[in-house]
Amino acid sequence: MSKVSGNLFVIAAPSGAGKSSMIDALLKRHPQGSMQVSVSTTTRKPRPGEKEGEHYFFVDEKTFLEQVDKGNFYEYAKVFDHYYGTSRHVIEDTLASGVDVFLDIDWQGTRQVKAAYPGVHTVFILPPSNAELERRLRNRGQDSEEVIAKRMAKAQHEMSHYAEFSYLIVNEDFDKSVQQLEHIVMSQRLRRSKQQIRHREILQDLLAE
Ligand SMILES: Nc1nc2c(ncn2[C@@H]2O[C@H](COP(=O)(O)OP(=O)(O)O)[C@@H](O)[C@H]2O)c(=O)[nH]1
Ligand SMILES: Nc1ncnc2c1ncn2[C@@H]1O[C@H](COP(=O)(O)OP(=O)(O)O)[C@@H](O)[C@H]1O
Repeated sequence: MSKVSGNLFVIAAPSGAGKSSMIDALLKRHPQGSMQVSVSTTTRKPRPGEKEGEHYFFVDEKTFLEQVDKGNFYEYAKVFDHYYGTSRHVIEDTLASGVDVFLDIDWQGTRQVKAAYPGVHTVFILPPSNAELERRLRNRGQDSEEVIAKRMAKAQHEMSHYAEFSYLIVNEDFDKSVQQLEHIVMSQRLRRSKQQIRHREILQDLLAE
């Protein structure tokens, strides 16, 4: 009987709502490697402190579009004037090895993943208010005022897609939000392994007859 495959989760949010911090905190609580974030490929320039292969694979537009033509992306989209894409083989190999995979992608990519993989679990993270979202973007200290204004405008559009997601988390109290995310991930894992055990029992009976 084949190994239980991992679950696929999309974790989306308007920029600055806290999804990267929440995913990092969740991974720290599960250091044994049972869950992993997919590292996307992007044409945007690295921010200070961002590392190749850890935060993103940074490529130029020509290289990105060549990879699109080769069918290397599970999904891809243009967000804030730059391309972003999820590597197909990373997703497929990681799930097959039994590890849960988190995709930190936008609503456009989420639509593509839902079409390709109907079993995906989709989570949308909301800030408690627009004022708090702006405060977090500013406190992060990584973007210019012009970029912050652009992200705030884009956030309205991103949030208008909330109903396309199966779970919503309002990230007000950080620890509580991480707990909610953990609950979603762990309950899906339990559900999948119970389902697999049941399938095994049925198959054993069927094949023994
Ligand atoms: N569709 C898609 N969106 C992505 C991917 N990687 C990142 N994004 C989204 O692109 C947007 C901008 O990401 P980024 O430039 O890192 O800014 P941040 O959200 O402020 O950290 C976010 O909404 C991400 O979720 C990807 O592989 N595919
Ligand atoms: N619940 C929270 N309360 C206060 N600040 C938060 C909370 N969650 C995240 N932050 C802060 O908000 C900023 C944006 O978070 P980040 O994880 O980078 O967002 P995203 O990945 O969604 O763009 C960071 O400085 C982070 O420490």
